[in-house]
Amino acid sequence: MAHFNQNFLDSIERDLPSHLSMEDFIAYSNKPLRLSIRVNTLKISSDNFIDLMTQKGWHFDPIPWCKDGFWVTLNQDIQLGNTIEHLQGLFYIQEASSMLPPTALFDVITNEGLQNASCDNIVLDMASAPGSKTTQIAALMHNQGLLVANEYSASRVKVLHANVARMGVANCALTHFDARVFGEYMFETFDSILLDAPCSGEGTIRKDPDALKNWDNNDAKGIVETQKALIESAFLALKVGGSLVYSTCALSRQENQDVCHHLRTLYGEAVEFVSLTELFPQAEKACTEEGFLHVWPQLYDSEGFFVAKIRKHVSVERQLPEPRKQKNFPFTPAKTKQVEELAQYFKESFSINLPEDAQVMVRDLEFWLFPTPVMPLIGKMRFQRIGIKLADALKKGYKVRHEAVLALSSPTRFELNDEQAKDFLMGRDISLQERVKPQGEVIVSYANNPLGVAKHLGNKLKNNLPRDLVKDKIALYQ
Ligand SMILES: C[S@@+](CC[C@H](N)C(=O)[O-])C[C@H]1O[C@@H](n2cnc3c(N)ncnc32)[C@H](O)[C@@H]1O
Repeated sequence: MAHFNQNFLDSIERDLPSHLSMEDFIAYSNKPLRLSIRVNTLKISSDNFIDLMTQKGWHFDPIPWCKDGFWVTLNQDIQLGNTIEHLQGLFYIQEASSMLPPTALFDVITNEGLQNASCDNIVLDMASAPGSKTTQIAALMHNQGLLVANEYSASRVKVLHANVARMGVANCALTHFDARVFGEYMFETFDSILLDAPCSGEGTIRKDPDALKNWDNNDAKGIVETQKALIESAFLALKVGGSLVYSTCALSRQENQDVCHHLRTLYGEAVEFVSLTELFPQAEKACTEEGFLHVWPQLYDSEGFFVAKIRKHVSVERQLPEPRKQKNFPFTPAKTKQVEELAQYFKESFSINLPEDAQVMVRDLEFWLFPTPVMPLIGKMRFQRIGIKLADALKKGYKVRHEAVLALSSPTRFELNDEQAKDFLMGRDISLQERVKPQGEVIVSYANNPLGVAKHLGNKLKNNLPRDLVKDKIALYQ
């Protein structure tokens, strides 16, 4: 049972539109959330995923605003986060309304052909961790272009990276800043920006019944100042003609509409509020007079959410001079011969063709694959991690990296059954029934999707899963 206090209820009553009732708001806030997931189309199509999981007792109901999002019901009690398919990155457990902001961001571009435009699209996700929307955006970009994913909290950057790697994202560069700096360091650089702002989180009451126990209107004041500073920074970092989506899981006007109006007050006609009335069937039920989506829990039986889309019409004045370029970047482009040798190794060992539209970079003995559009941004700000690490050079040959195998698709795999896949993810070696000729490094897979790399020794597969990914529990379907 959710814990509300009277201050909170009074504030909701003030902001709730007249066609919605307080009784419904309270009733839905007390209802458990429906389980929802998003299929990771970087690894599997939604149709194939549905086929695969229907056999395991899943039932799918489409989420109207996300073509790869589904409410799911399972016919057994299983910890989804510990299933093999989850660890393989075939899906992300994501609340349905949290799938709205990326859909809103890319809607227009999709209609006009994102596939063509995406090769040099540069997108910023300003507050990214744990990465549900980052990985959704990467899938919408088909792993092309550049996605800069920023997160201020150091511990959350680690979680963000783990999710980006698990989902096979290759077009991402991670940064770790207070996102107020983007307007200065990356002035008018990005085609699209998502600001999924830190907020008081009132919309998440269905996940956490205690979230609002000590709610106080004054708590939001500091957050609102941050939200205003962040939206200003986002607008400065946005190219002319570009789109910005501002979202929160807060319910009050203060943290939502007022923050968007603050931007319009500052920049006037340069700011267009783009109506989201037609984003999906029945979107108008949630639309405010400005065309923002204000999702109350009872509207679509989901968490509460707010989404505003803003387009930038004209250039605005820079507030601070461009900072000096930073030097001492530790990577250099690989030489042609190095690229050829590495490409040959990937081709011969795993039948993987290295993408030609990305840049192979070297740091000491490490080989990385950077998304090409990041190159002009290097030196403008410090990146925590760019693209994917491909391989380490050894005295003789290379050693492939786990994240490369998860991000680059390969037609040749060594298929494991349920128990073997479980053992592999628990860090164990796998004995083979018959002794055969050793095959060296092989990609092991489950349901035809990669799990990682093993060394085929003839009578067993030696486990090469990175230690930090080894699990002590794997959930198998009965
Ligand atoms: C609502 S959460 C983001 C959720 C994320 N977009 C997702 O979909 O998984 C807001 C995030 O903003 C981060 N944050 C807080 N203050 C920030 C700031 N000044 N700059 C950048 N990120 C910030 C928080 O640590 C938190 O991870």
